[in-house]
Amino acid sequence: MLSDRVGRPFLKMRYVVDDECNYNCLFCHFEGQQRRQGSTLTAEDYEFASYVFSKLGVYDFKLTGGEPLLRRDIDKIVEAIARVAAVSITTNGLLLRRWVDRLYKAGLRKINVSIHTADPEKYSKVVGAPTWAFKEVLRGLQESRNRGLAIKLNAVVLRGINTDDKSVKELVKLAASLDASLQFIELMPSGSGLKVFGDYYEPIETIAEIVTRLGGRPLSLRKELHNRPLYKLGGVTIELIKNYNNPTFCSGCTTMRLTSDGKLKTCIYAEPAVDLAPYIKNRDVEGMVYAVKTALASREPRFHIYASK
Ligand SMILES: Nc1nc2c(ncn2[C@@H]2O[C@H](COP(=O)(O)OP(=O)(O)OP(=O)(O)O)[C@@H](O)[C@H]2O)c(=O)[nH]1
Ligand SMILES: C[S@@+](CC[C@H](N)C(=O)[O-])C[C@H]1O[C@@H](n2cnc3c(N)ncnc32)[C@H](O)[C@@H]1O
Ligand code: SF4
Ligand code: SF4
Repeated sequence: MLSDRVGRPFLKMRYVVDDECNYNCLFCHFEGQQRRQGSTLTAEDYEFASYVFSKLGVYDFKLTGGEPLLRRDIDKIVEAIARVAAVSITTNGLLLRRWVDRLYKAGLRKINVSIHTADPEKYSKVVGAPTWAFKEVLRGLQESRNRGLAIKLNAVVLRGINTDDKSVKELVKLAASLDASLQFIELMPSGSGLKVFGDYYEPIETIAEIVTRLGGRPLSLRKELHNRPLYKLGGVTIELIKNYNNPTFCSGCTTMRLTSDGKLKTCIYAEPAVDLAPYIKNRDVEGMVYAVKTALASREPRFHIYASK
C-alpha cells in the first residue's frame, strides 16, 4: 500500500470514463474536468491501468463522468476492472434500465444513482430533462433492485429544492422502498456549481438537523473514505458529504482520479499531475508505477490549507 507524504493511503480510484452527458444539471462540477476533453481510453486500457493500480494497493474503482452509461462499451469496462478489483458506477440513471442486465453479468454489484429529489417537477428543473425522465430513472432503479444491485441514491443539497423536512422524508421513503442507502452531498462551488452557489447553497448541517429532527441517529464515520458521517433513519443508512473546505473530509481522502483522456489528478481541485495515457497505451508497467508514485509524492495536503484559513 502506498501513502502520500502526510500519511493518507492510496486505496481508491475515480475514473471519469465519459466527457459527455445527456443531462444538463444546473450545478454540475463535471468531476473537475471539461466537457469534450476527449474519452481516449478503451476497456483494455482500463484493464491495464486497474491492474497496475491494484498492484499498488488500490482495491476500489468508481466509474463516473459525464454520464458513464453513454459509453457503448461500459459493460466491457466493468468486466475488465471487475477481473482485478471491486468496481461501481455513479450515474444519472436515465439509461440504467437498458444496461442493468449486461452490467450485472459483467460483474457490477453496486451503483450510485443521482436523483436529488422525489418530486418529478423539481427533478426536471434540476437536471434539465423532460418530466418523463424521472419515471424512467425509477424504472431503472427498480430493475437494479430486482437484479440484486446495492443501490445508493445521491442527492445534491439545493436550497429550496430538498432542504425541508418533507423533501428529506420523501427521499428516505424512496430509498427504503428500494432497499437503498441515501447520501446528501453539499453543493461544491466548482464548474456550474460555482455559478449557482449563491442561489442554491445550503450547508449539510441543515440536513443533519432535519435527519435528527425526523428521528435519525448517528451511526459511525466512514473512516476509509473521507470520515463521512453515517446516520440511520427509517431503516435507511444516510451518508452526509461535505466535500469543500472541510479538513476532516480531506484528511480522510484516499482517492485519486483519472480524467477521461488519461491524466492523473491528485485532487478534484488540482490540475493534472501527470499524463498517464502514454504509459497506459504502451502497457508500460514500470513507467506508470514511477509516474503514479511521483504524483502521489506531490499530493497537496489541501486540508492543511483549509485548516490554516
Ligand atoms: N471533494 C471531493 N469530492 C468527492 C471525492 N470523492 C467523491 N466526491 C464527491 O462526492 C459525491 C459522491 O460521489 P459518488 O460518485 O456518488 O461516490 P462516493 O460516494 O464517493 O463513493 P462510494 O461510497 O464508493 O459510492 C460527488 O459529488 C463526488 O464528486 C473526493 O475525493 N473529493
Ligand atoms: C459529475 S456526476 C457524474 C456521474 C453521473 N452523471 C451522475 O450525475 O451521477 C457525479 C456526482 O457528482 C455530483 N455533483 C455534480 N456536481 C456537483 C456539485 N457542484 N457539488 C456536489 N456534487 C456534485 C452529481 O450529483 C453526482 O452524484
Ligand atoms: S451531474 Fe451528472 S448527470 Fe448531471 S450534468 Fe453532471 S455529469 Fe451530467
Ligand atoms: S484532497 Fe479533499 S478536495 Fe481534494 S480530492 Fe481529496 S477530499 Fe477532495
